[in-house]
Amino acid sequence: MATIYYGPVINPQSLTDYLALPKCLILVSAKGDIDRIYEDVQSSQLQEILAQNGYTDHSAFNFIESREGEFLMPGFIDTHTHACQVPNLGVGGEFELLQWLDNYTFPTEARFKDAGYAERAYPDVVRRIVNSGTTTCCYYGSLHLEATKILAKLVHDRGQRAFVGKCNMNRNCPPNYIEPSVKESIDTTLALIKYIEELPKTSNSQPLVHPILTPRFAISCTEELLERVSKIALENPKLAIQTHISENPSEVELTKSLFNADSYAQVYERYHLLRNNTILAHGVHLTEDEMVLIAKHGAGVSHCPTSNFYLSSGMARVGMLLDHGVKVGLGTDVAGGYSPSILSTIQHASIASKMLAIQAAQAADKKCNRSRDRHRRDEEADSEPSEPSEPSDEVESHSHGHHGHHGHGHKHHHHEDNCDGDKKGPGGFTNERLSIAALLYLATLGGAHVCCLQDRIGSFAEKKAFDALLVSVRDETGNPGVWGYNTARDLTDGVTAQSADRSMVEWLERFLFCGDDRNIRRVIVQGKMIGGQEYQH
Ligand SMILES: O=c1[nH]c(=O)c2nc[nH]c2[nH]1
Repeated sequence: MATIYYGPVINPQSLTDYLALPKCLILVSAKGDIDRIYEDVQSSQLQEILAQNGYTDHSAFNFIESREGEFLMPGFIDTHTHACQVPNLGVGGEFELLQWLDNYTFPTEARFKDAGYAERAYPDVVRRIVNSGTTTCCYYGSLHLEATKILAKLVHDRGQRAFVGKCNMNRNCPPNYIEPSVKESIDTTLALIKYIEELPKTSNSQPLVHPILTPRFAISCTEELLERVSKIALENPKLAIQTHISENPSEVELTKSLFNADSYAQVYERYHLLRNNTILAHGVHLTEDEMVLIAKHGAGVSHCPTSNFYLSSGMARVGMLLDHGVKVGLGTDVAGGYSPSILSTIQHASIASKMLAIQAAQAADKKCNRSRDRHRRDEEADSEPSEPSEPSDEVESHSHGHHGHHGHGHKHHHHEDNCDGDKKGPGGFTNERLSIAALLYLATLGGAHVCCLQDRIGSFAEKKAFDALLVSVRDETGNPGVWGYNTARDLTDGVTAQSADRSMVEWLERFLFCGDDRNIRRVIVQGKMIGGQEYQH
């Protein structure tokens, strides 16, 4: 049955713009695609517009009208998470990546050898991720075929849009959690691809769940294994690829030495694993040359700031990636990340961008002061007998610059040019805070681009799938962190005391920064409710 939605809608447009439409009408077909969008419809016009579109018999369609304090927005796209690490949420954060893998992650993933455990654990995993508002998810399973089939089937049956892959890993892993041979790794990979491709299609005969090649990371794959994965990739250009890149300094060094390569990205390029449907998780320590290489191949980066903070990996230079033309989406990276919700990722992406902006401003200040001091000393030296000068730390300043700490934040817009504090890329994102529009974009349309699904999802547009969240920031949701919409409390003389309560822009911000699953009434994929507070299990 078709469904008609009427009320406030948030619609991402670009990194700098989104629409907040208080009276939007969206007509969704029985197949779950968006037929028509009317951006501004007064309630007095409703019947006429519905009739024009053939909706006269009210028993033949659902009509859902949002109330004040509620809005529709596109569903979140999680471009990187590990389903088999959900049991580890919130533990192990005292380690850095390589020790964390050995001490926490590999032992937990090893349990999925037991298909019975996968049967018991994965339903909880999928339920939590769906109820967090993730309508599309890029899942890493463990290295096990059976467990990963169970995951794919559960995701499919639930109706979530997803990519599901099993890890390829045949070295630098513990004896009880390693693939015994290249052949086994490749055979099980091909078997999973076939299994997923044969799952029934959706109502519009397109698949919701896609297979994805998942060479875990370069360190865990021998050259022979990467060659064989590469062969599968070359034979299947539409097959997506996911892996990790440049998350942690020790990981970067080990990768370069194992593969005798100048850079991490070069290793993946060598094996033809950089292409437009490749998702590279983390990218914290990418050099600008690697960013250029990644952009040249059209690959995307999954920004995982919760994990990057939790495992002390660092802060990815998202603004610089964007300025280099790299596609960027967000990833929860459970359980390097300790939350299955993209809302947490949004909050940490915001904080990371502010930290980078602050550091850049401080570096620019320092450099500016030094150049002013030097100038003053030169002037004094001209007028006085010469003194030994202090050693210059220009070199230190440059190496900071290499790590993206050039430039400055907003408060330094008036710096003089000779302080070199204004190094920004063409898009102006380098070293700048991510705006609400940018955060929203990364969590939705940016993620869709990373998944090469931008023609289907990520925003509301005619002919796209209706993948959406019905959000509520009304007080009755029970989330104490949200100062919710409540006319009984805030209405004075016929208007809300805080006009903020009526502003959709602020509803959105409150949700992004203070919301949780209590604020998500419905999670909708391809027009069908698959989760949220109103979902009947
Ligand atoms: O955050 C991460 N989580 C993982 O499971 C992993 N494996 C390789 N590199 C990784 N990074």
